[in-house]
This record gives sequence, structure tokens and C-alpha cells, in this order.
Amino acid sequence: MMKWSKIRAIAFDLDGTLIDSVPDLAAATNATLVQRQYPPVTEALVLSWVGNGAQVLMQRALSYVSAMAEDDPELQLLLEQTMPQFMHHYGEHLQKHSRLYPGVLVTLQQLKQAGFKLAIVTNKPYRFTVPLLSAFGLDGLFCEVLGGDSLAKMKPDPMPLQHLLEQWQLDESQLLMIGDSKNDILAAKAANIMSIGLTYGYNYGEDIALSHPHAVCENFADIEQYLL
Ligand SMILES: O=C(O)COP(=O)(O)O
Ligand SMILES: [Mg+2]
Repeated sequence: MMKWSKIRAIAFDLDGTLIDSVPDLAAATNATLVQRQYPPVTEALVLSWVGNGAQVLMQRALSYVSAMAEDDPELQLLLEQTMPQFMHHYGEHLQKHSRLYPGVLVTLQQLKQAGFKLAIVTNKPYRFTVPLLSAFGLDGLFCEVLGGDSLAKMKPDPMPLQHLLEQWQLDESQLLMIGDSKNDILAAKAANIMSIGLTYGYNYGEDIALSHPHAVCENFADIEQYLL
């Protein structure tokens, strides 16, 4: 196997890549819906709504239970009123049922030890990202953590990746994006960097291979073959 020898830094997605967070996202979504007098939804439905940050998750949930279109102005108003409730509930649930995927901690430690600079580039709001990382003992591994609200634009926009390139003075060939969603692969392609797609996460029920990352891995530890 040829190593990708130019890579110096790696940007990791969080939800569906490092952490299986849907059980808590679903619990918070349902607590919010019930508070609003709507019926709760299945975890499988919530899983299919994850990928574009907390606000879009709630927008999709409210659209589903109210049968209003996602761009209906009335839904927008409802969403604005509901977001503080969701943020409260998710803050309460954060790590109750979420789990690290197998191999994540050891592989990240090995990559860091090998000298790679590691970053988190997630669409999850920053305020939840940092406590979640420390709850799983991952906080010391990353030199940069970017949430979905850290910059003006989130994935699939390349902005967070371009930010890393600039901040770390890296050439495009030196940064790798690893994630479970087409938003990760689209952001990488738009930033002109390499990417690896993971098959076990959340991608709206679609095969990540259809987004054409440079490699597809079934287990987190499988990324090592390109790097170590
Ligand atoms: O919060 C989301 O919707 C997705 O988060 P992620 O970018 O870490 O997968
Ligand atoms: Mg993800």
C-alpha cells in the first residue's frame, strides 16, 4: 500500500466519524418536540436529518411533525422559538448515550504521536463540541477545534478547511479530511484537498462512495494504512 506521504495535518469530522451521537441528538430532538406538543419521532428519522448542524436538524424535525415546508416562513418562526429549547435539551443529553466508535482513541493517539497535526471540523455547534471531546478524553489530541458556528460558513462550504490551510501555512496537498458525510467530502473537494469517507456514520442513508472520496474505509482504524 502506497502511503499518502505529503499529508501533514488531518481534519476530522465529529458526529458519525468519531462519536455515535445520534442517540442523544434523538433524545434532545424528542424532548423538544414533546415540549412543543408534537409527537416524538424515531431515532432512524433523526439519523437521516443529521449532517448540517443543530438548526437544520430541528428545521427538518419540525417540518416533519408539522407538515410545513422547510422554507415556510411560519416554520422559520417556529424554528426560531424552538432552537433555545433544543439547545437546552441537547446540553442536558450530550454524552448520556453517545459512544466513541471502535478504534478511535488509539488511532488518534498514534496519528498524533506520528507527528500529524489534528483538527476537528464539525457542523455541531462549538459550545457542545468541546465538552463532548473532553467527556471522551479526546480534548488533548487536537490543536484546533472548529464548530459549525465558529466561522461564517460550515461544511459543505470549504471555509473551515481553508481556515486550517491558512492558519497552519499548509499547501492543499498536505491536509486530509476524514468524515462520514457527503458534506465532508464536498468541503474537501471544494478546498482541493484529499478525503477519506467512512461507511458506518450518517449520510442521509446514502453510500459515501457515491461522493467519490479518495478512499473509503469501513472501520476508523483502517485510515492508518494510508498514513502510518
Ligand atoms: O451536527 C451535525 O449535523 C453534523 O456534525 P458533524 O459535522 O460532526 O458530522
Ligand atoms: Mg459527520
